[in-house]
Amino acid sequence: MAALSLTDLHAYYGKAHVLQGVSITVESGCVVGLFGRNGVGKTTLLQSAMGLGPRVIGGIFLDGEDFSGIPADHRARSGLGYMPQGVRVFRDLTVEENYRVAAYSVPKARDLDEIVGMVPELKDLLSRPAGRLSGGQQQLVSLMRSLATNCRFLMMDEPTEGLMPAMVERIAEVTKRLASAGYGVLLVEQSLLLGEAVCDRIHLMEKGRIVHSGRFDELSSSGAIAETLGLIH
Ligand SMILES: Nc1ncnc2c1ncn2[C@@H]1O[C@H](COP(=O)(O)OP(=O)(O)OP(=O)(O)O)[C@@H](O)[C@H]1O
Repeated sequence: MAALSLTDLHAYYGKAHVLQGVSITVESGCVVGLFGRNGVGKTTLLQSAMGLGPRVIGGIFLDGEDFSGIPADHRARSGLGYMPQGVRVFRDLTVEENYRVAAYSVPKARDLDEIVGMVPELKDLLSRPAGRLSGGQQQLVSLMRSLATNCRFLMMDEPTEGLMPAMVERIAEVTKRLASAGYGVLLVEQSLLLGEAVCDRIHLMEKGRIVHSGRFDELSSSGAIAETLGLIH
């Protein structure tokens, strides 16, 4: 069964028609990437699925449960996780305390040991203040906070923004591990490196519409990625 299914989504900020009929399906255990230039509506799509942000028309289903009109906190409790753009950690708290704050926000949190099993990079960081970690390590803490809410589907908005290539590779490994553990992942990215490394399928977006869909290698060799992202001069 499809984990996340977005059907014919339209989103409006006032009169601005920002999403114009977007449909995306992500199965459990799969990573689907969404790429496009700045301002085409990628973040708006994730926020719309989460029930944050603009006025939305269209279908939003998680494992068949209809989320249309359902508040964001209910969506989160029902298993939809969202890692917003930019690192969101409590800088003065330790990594473990960051986990606890997220865990207290839901009735049934995922066990810390289970999360460390999936993201072993966290093990040696637990007692360190989150604010003193590198950008990539903070991104893992941000991921830990999302996993603490016991989601089974994760939407990630540019998790590699500002990271060195070596750290992008670590994020790629972690994302693949999540998919192997059965998570569905919808990934908004600028990093083609990450897209190529982890995505089973990608969608290319222009002005609120999906203009190409397929495997990364197919859309790369056809020139669709370069054309949509403006990489051709
Ligand atoms: N809160 C808001 N109010 C009004 N317009 C908004 C709001 N947020 C975004 N927009 C507009 O909606 C459009 C899509 O923005 P969005 O942030 O979804 O794009 P994006 O593809 O995620 O871009 P980026 O890669 O820069 O994050 C843009 O034209 C943006 O200016």
